Amino acid sequence: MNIIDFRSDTVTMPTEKMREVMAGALVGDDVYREDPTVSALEEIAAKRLGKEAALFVPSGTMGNQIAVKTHTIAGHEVIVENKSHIYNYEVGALASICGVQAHPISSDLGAINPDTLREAIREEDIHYAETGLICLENTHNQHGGMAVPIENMKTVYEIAQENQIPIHLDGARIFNAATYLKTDVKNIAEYADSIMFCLSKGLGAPIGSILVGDREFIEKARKVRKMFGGGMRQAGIIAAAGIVSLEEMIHRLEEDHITAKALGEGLSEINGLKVDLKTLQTNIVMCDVINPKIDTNQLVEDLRKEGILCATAGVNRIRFVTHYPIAVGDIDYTLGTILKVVG
Ligand SMILES: Cc1ncc(COP(=O)(O)O)c(CN[C@H](C(=O)O)[C@H](C)O)c1O
Repeated sequence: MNIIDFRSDTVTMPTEKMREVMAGALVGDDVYREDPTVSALEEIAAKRLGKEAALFVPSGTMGNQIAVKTHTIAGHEVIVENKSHIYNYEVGALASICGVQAHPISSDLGAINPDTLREAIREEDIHYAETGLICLENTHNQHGGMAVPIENMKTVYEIAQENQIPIHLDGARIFNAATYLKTDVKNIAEYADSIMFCLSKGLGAPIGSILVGDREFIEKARKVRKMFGGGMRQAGIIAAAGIVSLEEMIHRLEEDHITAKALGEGLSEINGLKVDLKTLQTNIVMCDVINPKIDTNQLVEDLRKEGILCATAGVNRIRFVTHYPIAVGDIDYTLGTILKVVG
């Protein structure tokens, strides 16, 4: 059976090129800063995002939490967007590991309203926690992979600077945002003090993310990573794949956006399903099941039996994520299968 896995772009498998370079990677003990391949990856990543330094981390979650821990002190309040990954999908690490209080605010599809942000920033008062950090997400996963406009990020950054509060960007899919916005990723990264981005999603690496920022921040973050148990030894073996990601996989993200659009348009033609094509910008398709006779969980299970893997994303909603190597031909097969199952 033909299996097409839309559950997430985290399921991407390493390319043959990645496997080749992994096998031959030059390695050393990265805790002693002696792994030449990790150092090369960090240098490429920092340059690519226009920041002074970078840190290779095992996962996006760890990258986000290292950033929070590095920017804040226990008891700080961190402003987060209420549907963000950092607030909803990192197992309460903001509290349990970083010792900070989350202050969730709403957004317009990931874009933060300036007045909402100003209201959320704590003024000086003996009763109040201090706002220690503002966290953004671009593209925004639960808002269907929406790319937050750069104008909005600039406005938010200016408010943060007025209040001497740093911004961390969860840029797990920042290259998808840059692709959609048709801009260099540096033009997004300039409006955040630290950025985490994933090599292991649409960029296809088997493992890893990168945290970038100024040199002083990254040196502190490196120590926090060690405290978290994230210090790695001959990690050049996995970093080598990350270099291939940055050198060869960014340009093809547009293909994932094209296949997502084709899937979304096809799904919106199927009775009982609804896709808001206005919010379909990148590689995530949020499909609402609007026929009350269709049980969403049963539909996901029925599709699994037909080799189409996807996942629920809240009540009566299914998320499909396109990624390498899903191609347009797979979309036609997928739509035909869904039509058959939905009936
Ligand atoms: C915006 C964002 N930031 C961070 C992460 C965490 O990355 P990892 O810890 O999985 O490497 C994810 C992963 N997202 C995964 C997915 O979408 O399937 C799951 C939900 O964790 C993410 O979407």
